[in-house]
Amino acid sequence: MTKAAVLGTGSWGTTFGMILAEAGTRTTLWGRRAEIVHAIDRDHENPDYLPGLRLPENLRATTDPAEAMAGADFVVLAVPAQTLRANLAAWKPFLPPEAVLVSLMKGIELGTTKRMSEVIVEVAEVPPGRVAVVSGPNLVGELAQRQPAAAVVACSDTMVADRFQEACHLPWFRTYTNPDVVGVELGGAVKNVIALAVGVAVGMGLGDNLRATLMTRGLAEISRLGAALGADQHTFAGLAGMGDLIATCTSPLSRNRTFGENLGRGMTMAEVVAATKQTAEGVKSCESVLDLAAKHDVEMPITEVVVGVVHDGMTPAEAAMLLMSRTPKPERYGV
Ligand SMILES: NC(=O)C1=CN([C@@H]2O[C@H](COP(=O)(O)OP(=O)(O)OC[C@H]3O[C@@H](n4cnc5c(N)ncnc54)[C@H](O)[C@@H]3O)[C@@H](O)[C@H]2O)C=CC1
Ligand SMILES: O=C(CO)COP(=O)(O)O
Repeated sequence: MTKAAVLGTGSWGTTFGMILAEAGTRTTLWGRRAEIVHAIDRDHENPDYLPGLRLPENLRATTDPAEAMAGADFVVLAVPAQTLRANLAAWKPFLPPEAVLVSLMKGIELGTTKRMSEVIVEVAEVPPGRVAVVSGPNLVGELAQRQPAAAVVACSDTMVADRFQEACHLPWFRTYTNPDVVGVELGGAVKNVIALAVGVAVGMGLGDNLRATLMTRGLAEISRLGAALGADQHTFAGLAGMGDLIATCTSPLSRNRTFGENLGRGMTMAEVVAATKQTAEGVKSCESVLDLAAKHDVEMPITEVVVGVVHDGMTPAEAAMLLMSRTPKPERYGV
């Protein structure tokens, strides 16, 4: 029987653990907080992150990373992106020698501007073909109710992608494989930044034309960065590109969009941070995305104003004015 460890008992780690367990994969979650781990293991619930959700009885949980990973074919990583490096360094001694590492995370590392799979290859010292990425329009609030959804399993080794696809495939959770790891990861990380921008616009009371414009021009930014990094442009028209962008930018369930909406309504950054209980990856990753773009000489004007509003005291009105007063140019440039 295939065995998986999921490291992280937040909303996505727990829900993905449920998906794996229901798909017939023997799954153990690792969490750092004993009370959550006990609630999952003993009472089959995670009241902090997923109140009301009944978890499968065969989904186990432990605070011991060695126990979680013992004999695992797949080690699934579901902690906040900026904590991955330190966590993985601590977990490295317990990684089974042949295990495939799977990233669920949607962020770019601050300082290094590395994608999550690059951090995994570097810290775990495994070849890229043993690292897979799962991404797509996967709002946990819906998946936890087992509402139908789809995602992409990306890995440069197509046989590894096929194996993981089988390990997490369910009648209500459909996965597609894709060898384009770069494109799939960029789609997931940058759409969070665009969702912040859309949220700000919604919070300001601006309308659907602007929302559609930000999403479309946001996709142009993702595509330009992807072209510079060697991604396959088709990926951005797929689930991990346009699909996730639509879900995150249009759903009130999105934490990134909600974060932006609160800023657009006039709340201060400190107030919004205090009101946000879960990880909104775009808040940190907007800076690393912009740094990555600068390294590759790629223009990302929406990302630039998101960094301005979130980190540099720019007002939402100034951000809107800056974007609308840019020099007129052809719709397609720089790709
Ligand atoms: N929730 C969602 O709808 C989706 C989330 N994702 C991605 O999955 C990743 C994880 O997000 P969520 O589970 O949603 O976040 P979350 O905020 O619900 O949970 C984060 C988990 O990480 C733990 N954690 C926080 N700091 C830590 C540290 N320093 N060391 C170890 N553990 C730590 C928390 O205790 C919690 O268990 C993010 O990159 C996110 O973008 C991807 C798809 C869907
Ligand atoms: O990645 C997600 C949906 O695919 C979740 O988006 P938020 O992190 O904005 O909630």
